[in-house]
Amino acid sequence: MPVRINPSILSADFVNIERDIGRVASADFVHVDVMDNHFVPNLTFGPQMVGRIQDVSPLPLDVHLMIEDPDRWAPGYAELGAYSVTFHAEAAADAVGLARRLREIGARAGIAVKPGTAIEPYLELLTEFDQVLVMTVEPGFGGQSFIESVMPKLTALSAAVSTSGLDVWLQVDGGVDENTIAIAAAAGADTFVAGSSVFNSGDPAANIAALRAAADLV
Ligand SMILES: O=C(CO)[C@H](O)[C@H](O)COP(=O)(O)O
Ligand SMILES: [Fe+2]
Repeated sequence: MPVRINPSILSADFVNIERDIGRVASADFVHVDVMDNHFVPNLTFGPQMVGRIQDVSPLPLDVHLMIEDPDRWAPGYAELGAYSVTFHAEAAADAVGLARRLREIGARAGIAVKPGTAIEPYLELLTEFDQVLVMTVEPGFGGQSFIESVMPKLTALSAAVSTSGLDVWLQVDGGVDENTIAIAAAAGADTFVAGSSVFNSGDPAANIAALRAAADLV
């Protein structure tokens, strides 16, 4: 199984983002959390900042939009060159239409669900998305504990992806560390976002290697 490790720069030093991205160059993608203080009670940055991160990053960007009205704003992130743009199912007016627009622009289209949002409606729509992000914390903040009770959503997604034969990546985000990554991998996740467990202690490159090894064991 391919394992993708996407460090979240929510846990980076915001005045040294370029330096901190350099420290995670052994990862697969840089996960960029855009928060608007409306969809979630926190505020990070918008397209101008993400555009600069795109300019300096040696890794492609995996943009996670925790914003209201993604139908209006998400295409702009695809236009600035993000590799993948993931918007929340709870916020989109026309999730399928938006995903099609993102693909037309050239980005991978992702849909995210909060812990309390059912996955069943999206199992029928897998042809429309390149990745599905199952939140394992309530979106908004780094450093929270992994919610294991959402794992059945990954099991259901994994079965649906296998049946369909599609190459849809299954991502988890929130509370992913050396222990919880194995739980998520066993449930079917292949793409792992990690903020605090990569940046907050020790050496980020060693932390990435440890996460990769723990997911690979599954
Ligand atoms: O989307 C997010 C929060 O809404 C972040 O990507 C996530 O929290 C990563 O941080 P950590 O690994 O510390 O939980
Ligand atoms: Fe995220």
